[in-house]
Amino acid sequence: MKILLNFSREKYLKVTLGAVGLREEIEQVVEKVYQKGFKNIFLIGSGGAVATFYPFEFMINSTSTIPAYAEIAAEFVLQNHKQFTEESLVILSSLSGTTAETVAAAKYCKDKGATTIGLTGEYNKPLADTVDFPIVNFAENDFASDSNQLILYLLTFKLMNKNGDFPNFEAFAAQLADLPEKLIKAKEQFEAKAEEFAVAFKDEPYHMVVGSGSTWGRAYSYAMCVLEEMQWIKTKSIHAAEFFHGTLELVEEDTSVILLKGEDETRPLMERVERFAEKYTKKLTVLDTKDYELEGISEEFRKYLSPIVTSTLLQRLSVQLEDKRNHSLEIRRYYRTVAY
Ligand SMILES: N[C@@H]1[C@@H](O)[C@H](O)[C@@H](COP(=O)(O)O)O[C@@H]1O
Repeated sequence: MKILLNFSREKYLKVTLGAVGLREEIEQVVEKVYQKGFKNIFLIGSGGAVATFYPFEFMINSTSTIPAYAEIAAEFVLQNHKQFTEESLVILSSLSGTTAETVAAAKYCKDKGATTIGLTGEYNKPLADTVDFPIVNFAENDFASDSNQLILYLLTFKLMNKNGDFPNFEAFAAQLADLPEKLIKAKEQFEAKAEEFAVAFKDEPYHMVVGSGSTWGRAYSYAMCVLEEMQWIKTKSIHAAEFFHGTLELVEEDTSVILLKGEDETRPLMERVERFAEKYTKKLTVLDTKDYELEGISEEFRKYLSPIVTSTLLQRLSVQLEDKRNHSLEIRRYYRTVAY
C-alpha cells in the first residue's frame, strides 16, 4: 500500500462505502417514483453540483430514451423551461444543503408539483427539508464528488433499468460496491504523476482544461471549483470539440493544456486536441482513464466510469497543488465570505 499525501484511506472508504451502501434505499425511491410516473428527468444544482450532473445527463441521453436536462439552479427558476412539468422527476444536489439557489429551485419544483429527490450531506438542512426524497451521505468537500457520483450511478442507472434501457444494472451495481478500493489503487498509481505536475506547474499562471462527453463536466468543475476557487489560478475549461472554434489560437509552446481523456464514444474528439497540442505546446498533460486497470470492472461499464475515475485522480492533483503551492484548498476571498 502506497502512502498518499494528506489522504485518509479510512475516511475515503467511509464516505464512498456510505454512498454505495445506500443502494437499497435508492432502489426504494426509484420504485416510488415509478409508481407515480414521470416523463423526463431534470438534474439541478449550482457550481460543482451541477457540473457533477453533466456526465449523467450525457450518459442518460446516450443510454436511455428518458429525456434528461442538467440545469443551473438560478437560471432554471427564471427560464420557464417548457419541458418541465408536474410530470418531471427532479434530482437536485447540494452537499451543504444550504446553497440558496439550489434550495430555491427545489421549492420552485415542489410548488409546480414535480417529484423531487435531493442528494445532500445532511438531514435537517433546507434541501433535505424541502424535497420529497432526501438521499443523504455525509461527505466533506474533498470526497463529495466521488460520493455524489456513486449515488448517481445507482439512482440514474436504476431509473434507466426500470425503463428497459440498461438491462445489466445488477452486475453494474455489484461492481460499484467494490469500486472504492479500485479508485484508491488508481490514486496510488497516479500519485507520482500528480506530484510531478504540481512541482513543475506550481507557478503556472494559466491552464486550459479540456474534456468531452462524460468528462466535460469534470473539466468544467476542475477549472472553476478547484483551480480558480481553491487555488486562484486563471483557468479556462474547454469542450474538446469547441477547442477548434477559437481557443486554439491561444496555444503557444509554453501554454499548459490539460486533457481529461475518458473512454466514451467522444474519445476521438479528445484525440484530435491531443494531436494538435502535441505539436504546439511543450506543456501538455494527459489524464487518461484507460491507463487505470480497475480490475474486475467489465469492459462494457468502463465508459460510464470515466467521470468518477477522472475526479478521483484530479483530487490527488488538488492535494499536491495545495502542498507545492502552499495554498490551502480551504481559503476563500469571497465565496460564502462576503455578501454578493
Ligand atoms: N464553487 C462552489 C462549489 O465548490 C460547490 O460545489 C457548489 C455547490 O455547493 P453545494 O453542493 O453545497 O450546493 O457551490 C459553489 O458553486
